[in-house]
Amino acid sequence: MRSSEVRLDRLSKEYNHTVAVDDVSLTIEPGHMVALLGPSGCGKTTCLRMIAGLIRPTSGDVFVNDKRMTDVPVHRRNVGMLFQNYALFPHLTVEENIAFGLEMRGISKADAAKKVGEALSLVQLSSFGKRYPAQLSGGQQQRVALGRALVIEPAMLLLDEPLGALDKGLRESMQVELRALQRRLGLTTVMVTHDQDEALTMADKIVVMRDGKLEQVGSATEIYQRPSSKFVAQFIGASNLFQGPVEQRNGNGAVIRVSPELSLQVDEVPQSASDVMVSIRPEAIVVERVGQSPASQRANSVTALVDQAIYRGFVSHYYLKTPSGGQIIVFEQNQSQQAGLRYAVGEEVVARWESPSNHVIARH
Ligand SMILES: Nc1ncnc2c1ncn2[C@@H]1O[C@H](COP(=O)(O)OP(=O)(O)OP(=O)(O)O)[C@@H](O)[C@H]1O
Repeated sequence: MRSSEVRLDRLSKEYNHTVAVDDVSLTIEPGHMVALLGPSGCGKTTCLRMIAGLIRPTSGDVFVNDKRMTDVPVHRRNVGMLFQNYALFPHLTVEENIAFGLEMRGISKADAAKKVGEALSLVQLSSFGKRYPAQLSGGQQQRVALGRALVIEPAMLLLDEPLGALDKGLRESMQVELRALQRRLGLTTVMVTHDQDEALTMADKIVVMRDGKLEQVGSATEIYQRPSSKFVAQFIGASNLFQGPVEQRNGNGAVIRVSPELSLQVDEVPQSASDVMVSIRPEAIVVERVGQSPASQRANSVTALVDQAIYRGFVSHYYLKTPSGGQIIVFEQNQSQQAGLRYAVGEEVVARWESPSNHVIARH
């Protein structure tokens, strides 16, 4: 299988007065798995369909290995596609379903049989070739659809919510399986999902979209640890967001005044910034009983009341209320011998964290 570089150059799509995709430029490296992630209606599917050739862009181009594909019809693009609704032919066996795309391409019966055998083995269904779709589980049917997408030896694989119809457990194991297969084949893949966990699990690169535009592009770690906007900080995982004026500068950093009881020490603040937004992930915050906390820590520390406490097995979630009414969310990992929650609703606690956990959000 070949690895292709896919490049979107100022791609836009308008429907009447709706701009579905707005001036999107993106390079997908050969062999990479990229996830287009974003809320409903942000333009993910439209983008994917333009790469496939199912929708013609209003402006801009799609290049594959530097070859302009914009005018090439879908059946000549050599893309493997897998959708949530995998639409197998019910009256054809697994083998016949997989062979279907090959027959359309005029491949001889002997060659087709060999390729179908290889595809069945790739998706671990070698002994299921003679069955009909109705005799398979949902996960097995989805693997047949994957086999059908791979049998044509595509230059790239396009996935639109491919695991959306599967229940949680199966979905998670298929995520790992699909990712392993994609890596093994080195197949350039673009996947649409609105599920952040799926994107974090599977993608080399995550493309967060909003209102038809790219909001942020980066690895899972970059997107999670250094969200570039308030939208990304809130869309990927949970975040505590605070905002306030620069109270005092110290070197490259500054003290940010959030409320009378809470100030933040931020290690790097742009010189021009006067009002700063900061995000702190809930797992970066430590909760302690009043009196246990080091009295010397002034910044990044606040006394608060436990407003809600939720035990979730390996983790507990605490929702704290600060004296001025602000909310702080804390995720605390539970120890194996721990007997339930460590803090009760109504208890007074101290929440504190280290300065490197304060991440400045460039775009509010
Ligand atoms: N054929 C169409 N005619 C008119 N508007 C359309 C058409 N297809 C999509 N749109 C609009 O374009 C925007 C982007 O749609 P798109 O399907 O790409 O979003 P999405 O991010 O994939 O959403 P979802 O997660 O709900 O599938 C939406 O506002 C949608 O209503």
